Amino acid sequence: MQMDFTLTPEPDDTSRERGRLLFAAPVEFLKGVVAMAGLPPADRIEVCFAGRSNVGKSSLINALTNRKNLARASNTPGRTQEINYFTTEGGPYLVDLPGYGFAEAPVAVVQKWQALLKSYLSGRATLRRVFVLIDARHGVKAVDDEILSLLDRSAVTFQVVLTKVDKISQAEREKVLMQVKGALQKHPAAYPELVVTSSEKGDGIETLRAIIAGLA
Ligand SMILES: Nc1nc2c(ncn2[C@@H]2O[C@H](COP(=O)(O)OP(=O)(O)OP(=O)(O)O)[C@@H](O)[C@H]2O)c(=O)[nH]1
Repeated sequence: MQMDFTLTPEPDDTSRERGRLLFAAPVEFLKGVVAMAGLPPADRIEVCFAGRSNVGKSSLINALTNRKNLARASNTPGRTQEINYFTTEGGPYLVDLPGYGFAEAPVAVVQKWQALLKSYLSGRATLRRVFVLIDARHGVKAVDDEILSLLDRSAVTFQVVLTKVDKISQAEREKVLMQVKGALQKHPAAYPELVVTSSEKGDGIETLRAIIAGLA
């Protein structure tokens, strides 16, 4: 059966305000986790952010949280292998997963990351949604597809967030959306609405805030 993927509609005033309020309060770094035993108590829901190295994940988290340098943009892609937890006031944990798919990362590092990711995704009952970031210039790559399959197997809903949309034309945007929608057809855990963002220009940031506030 064909799934009908669409863009997330603009939030209504109430949802927008909820999103604004959630992120008006300071978001703080809680801890970096390298093993399941280090996860904070599962006392609230959480959402996490995943994506290939350099997809613009740190920039997106910084834009969402109105902070310049909350999520440290790592200079050595693939090096930071921690799951970083951030707290919102009265809302979910924001969880920043290490970037994947960096070709030059040592095999041992990749394997360790995959093992931790698997345990995290299948073992965290409070994980409500995974935002999978996809670079609007590149669309869904094989390495993204592997992660999406892992999410399918873990039965965790994921929502695709296109990043850096300011870098492409309207025509390219239509093209990449087609590619992404096609790639998502075989992923039952995909949420049917996509979000198109630019951390640089602010596109989609309020929408994403409203989505996160709506899950809380
Ligand atoms: N034009 C444009 N550039 C962006 C945008 N978001 C991120 N970038 C740039 O893309 C590069 C990577 O962004 P980061 O936010 O560091 O990416 P990351 O996914 O956190 O990277 P890793 O730490 O390697 O996992 C940086 O040079 C950013 O300035 C965007 O919305 N528009």
